[in-house]
Amino acid sequence: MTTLSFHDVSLRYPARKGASEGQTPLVLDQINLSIETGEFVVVIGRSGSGKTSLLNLAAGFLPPSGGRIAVDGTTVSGPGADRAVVFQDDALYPWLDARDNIAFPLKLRGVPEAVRHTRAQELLDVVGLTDAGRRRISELSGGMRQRVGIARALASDPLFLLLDEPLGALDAMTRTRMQGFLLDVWSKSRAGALLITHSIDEALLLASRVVVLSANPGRLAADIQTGFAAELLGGASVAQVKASPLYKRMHDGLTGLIHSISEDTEAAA
Ligand SMILES: Nc1ncnc2c1ncn2[C@@H]1O[C@H](COP(=O)(O)OP(=O)(O)OP(=O)(O)O)[C@@H](O)[C@H]1O
Repeated sequence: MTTLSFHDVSLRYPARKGASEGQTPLVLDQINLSIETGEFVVVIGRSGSGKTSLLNLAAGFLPPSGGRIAVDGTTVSGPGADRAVVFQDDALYPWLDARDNIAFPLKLRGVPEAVRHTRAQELLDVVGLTDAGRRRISELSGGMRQRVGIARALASDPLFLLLDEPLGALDAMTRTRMQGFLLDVWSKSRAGALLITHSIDEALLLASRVVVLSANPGRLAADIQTGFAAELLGGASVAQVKASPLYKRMHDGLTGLIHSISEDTEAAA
């Protein structure tokens, strides 16, 4: 088991050139959070609470202003193949076909062409795009593109998948289908997942833990174990899970919590 951990992490973005003197606002404050391989942690919080910033810190795209982020005790000092990122806008290379997009991280690592094509085809199979490898990105639907993005992230066998609203741009039906797909792919990968979403349903259906961020500055307001994803992986349907009294209670509880945090923040502003 490997752990991705935040130790007393804080973040301020640097002041823009020409901005007046003084510190920029604190975006994240005293974040202590650990994610283990095999766990699916979903971060939820109102807009501007620092969710994407948190994910960018984990990815090594940003250095923390205070504290430290580590993978099994080794400080994260930049991006690494152990942590793969999937964004909302799939960020694929339009001049490459689906197979070569998926194989791209392997090409960067110098993996021979034949080996990377074999691995890319395996991943196309995993994400249900067996026959789409030679199709250009512009010929794929939104859901198919996100699956290519997820397959590309899996290509380097990461320890952690960092998912920034990967399903946010999809229509409701495709999104529901993709949630099931993501859960399935993740459970087979045994990676740790850190996913950001605005959707309480998505959080409850995918997470083994839901983390709630307050805003201004972003602090951990709650860290809640959930078991609905395990029920789905065990064969329950989304409708069955959502109909349970516990699901409704947790949904109401999270809605109330996020609402009350927003009111507190507005009152303090
Ligand atoms: N590159 C940046 N430079 C300066 N400030 C930034 C930068 N990126 C984000 N911020 C600020 O940091 C705060 C947190 O932003 P962030 O995007 O992390 O929040 P979020 O919870 O992901 O928001 P949303 O749900 O709307 O995507 C916001 O006040 C935002 O304006």
